[in-house]
Order: sequence, then C-alpha cells, then structure tokens
Amino acid sequence: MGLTRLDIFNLRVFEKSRIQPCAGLNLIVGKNASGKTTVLEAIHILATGRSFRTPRIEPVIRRGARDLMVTGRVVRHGLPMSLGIRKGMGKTTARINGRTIRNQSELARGLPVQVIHPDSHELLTGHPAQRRGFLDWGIFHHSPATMVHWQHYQRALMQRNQALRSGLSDRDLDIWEGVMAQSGEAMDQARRTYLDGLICELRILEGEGFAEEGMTLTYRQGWREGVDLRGVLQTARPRERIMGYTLSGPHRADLLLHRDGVPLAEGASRGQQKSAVLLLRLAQVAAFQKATGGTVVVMVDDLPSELDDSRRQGVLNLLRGLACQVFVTAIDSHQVTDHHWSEWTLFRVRPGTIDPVV
Ligand SMILES: Nc1ncnc2c1ncn2[C@@H]1O[C@H](COP(=O)(O)OP(=O)(O)OP(=O)(O)O)[C@@H](O)[C@H]1O
Repeated sequence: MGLTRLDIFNLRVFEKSRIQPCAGLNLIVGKNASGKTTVLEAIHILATGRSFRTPRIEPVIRRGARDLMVTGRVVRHGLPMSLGIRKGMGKTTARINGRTIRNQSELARGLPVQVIHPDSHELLTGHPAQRRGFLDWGIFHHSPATMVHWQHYQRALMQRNQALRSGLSDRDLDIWEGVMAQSGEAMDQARRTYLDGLICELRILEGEGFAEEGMTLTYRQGWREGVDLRGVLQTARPRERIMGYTLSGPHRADLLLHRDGVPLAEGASRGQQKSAVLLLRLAQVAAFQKATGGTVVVMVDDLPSELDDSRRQGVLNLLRGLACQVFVTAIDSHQVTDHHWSEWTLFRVRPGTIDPVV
C-alpha cells in the first residue's frame, strides 16, 4: 500500500500539515511557490533522511524554527508501521515504531521511494557517481548482503589511499588490496546481475508503447575488462603512489546509456531525457516489485513540464500499470487528466496548507 498518513512540521512553508494519501494517484496542484515540491521533499526526508533538493538541512527548516519533523504511517506487506524523523542543525533523530534507529537506511527499507524531479536528467548528463547511485539503489534493496561488501570495499579503499599518500610498504598495501579485490568483485557481480534484470523490465515497459524505446545500457566496471582487480591494483602502485589515490575499481564504474549508438546525454532533447529517466526509474520499480513483492512510492515533481500530451499519458499509463503509490505535482489538475485510476486523490496546496479537494 505505502504511505497512509504524512505529518509535516516546520518544513519550509509548512508549519504543521497533515495529509492522508490514497494507494493510487495523489495529484498535488497549486500555484508556483505554494509548496508542492515541499510535500514530495517531506516524503523523501522521511524515507531517506535527506532532501533531494539540497544536501544542507538549514534551508529546508522553516525560517525561525530550530528543527523540522516529518512523521508517517506506512503499510508494508500488510503490516502498519510508523516512521518519524526530526532534523535540526547537526542533529538527527529517527524512529521506527517508536524505537530510535541508529542507521537511517532502515527508513529506506520501510519506505522505498523513487523521485523524478526537474534535475533528474542529471542521471544521464551528470557525474558517473549518479549512475552508480542508480544501480546501487537496486543493490541496496535486492541484495542487502552485498552492501556489507560495499562498506568493506569503501573502508579498504580509504585505507589504501592513506597508505599510498603516506608511503607505506607494499606489504601494507597487500592487506587493503586483498579486501578490495574480494569485496569489489562481489559488488561488481551484484551490479551486473541487477542490471540484467533491470534491462528485462525496461524492455517490458518499452513494449507498453511508451515513446522512448531502444535504449541500451552498458556497465563499465571501473577497471580493465578481463583482468582481475587485485592484479590491476598491484600493477598501478607506482603511479598511484604519485597520484595519492586509487584510479581503478568499482568506485570508478559507470553505466553507459545510448540510443542508436549516441549517448543520451548528447543526442536527446530535454523531453526525451526526462522520458528516458522516467522509464529507467520505473523499470527499477518494476524490478523491485517483482523481486521483493513490496511496493515503491513514486514521486514525479512537475510531471507536465517538458512532456507532450502523448508522453504525459504514456507515463501515467506506466505508473497505473505498475500499481504503485504515486505522488505527482502540477500547477493545474487539467494538465494531468487520467480517469482510469481506481483510486486517486486531488490535493490543493496554498502557501502553508494542503487540503484534499472533494
Ligand atoms: N526555509 C524556509 N522557510 C519558510 N519558507 C520557505 C523556506 N524555504 C522555502 N520557503 C518557501 O516555500 C515555498 C517553496 O515552495 P516549493 O518550492 O515547494 O513550491 P512549488 O509549489 O513546488 O513551486 P513551483 O511550482 O514554482 O515549482 C516558497 O514559497 C518559498 O518561499
């Protein structure tokens, strides 16, 4: 089902607001600067501990307040759960069912979310880290044990970089390289397996007749193909001692996205890029639902912008077909007309308030 209640306190324009979303389409409309995106931001903070608009919390806290709080009721696999997070300057407290949790990733397991916002084209045009993050969202949810390998890898990578910079012996490097090779290759394998499943889901969604078809996804592993990572790290030592950091490994991987042999970052229009990102994210949702039997909350900020009528309708058809809980924002409800949802709720936002339209 997803989110059944959301309470927002001291988050940007909202001092205290509550909504009770439905399980289907939740359409949030309102004028510019009324607070539509802020509602999605609140859900994202509840689900991940952070905003998708800024890495800093100060601008998100309502002016004059000391901290913000978001709480929610969630139904997962038929069981009710309560989630809550309070964030102030330098201090975060998160709770699940009243119990304080140490790791915010527990929130993400309780409320998996995907958000598509006006800067989402950066998945195609931005730094490879964005595309690694895209793949690793899947690893986090599909293969949690692999995330332990990833933590080991990152710790060993940091130690190796320090050892390179401080001129420690090859024997010291051996230790960290052993850990990096073992855990890095496990991560690499998990990414490849996840990507295979994702491509299958992408082809199924493309078959629904959505405009952006024929995308190719190719994983680049971050070190020379066909060579074992340990050997690469050993060979690179002299050069990397000068550079002071590690040049190869799964932390340098990328996902290459093309259509007709042309990178989507270069050859596609903004509308095509937005559609492509939507398709990729929805393929992730489909893969998640198939693998876990759970559901994802999908948020699309300003759905109508940059999309023509047929693409808008295509996105809504795909969302409806996935049977996930959806939050969409738009200036006007006429921009998102789809009467085929069995459950849908319209919310109108005015600065500081959000109300269902009955
Ligand atoms: N820290 C803050 N404290 C109080 N109000 C804030 C704070 N940060 C932003 N705001 C206000 O919150 C509102 C932000 O709204 P938001 O960006 O969610 O609007 P929106 O409805 O999505 O707009 P648009 O349609 O233009 O994208 C603006 O009115 C802004 O002035």
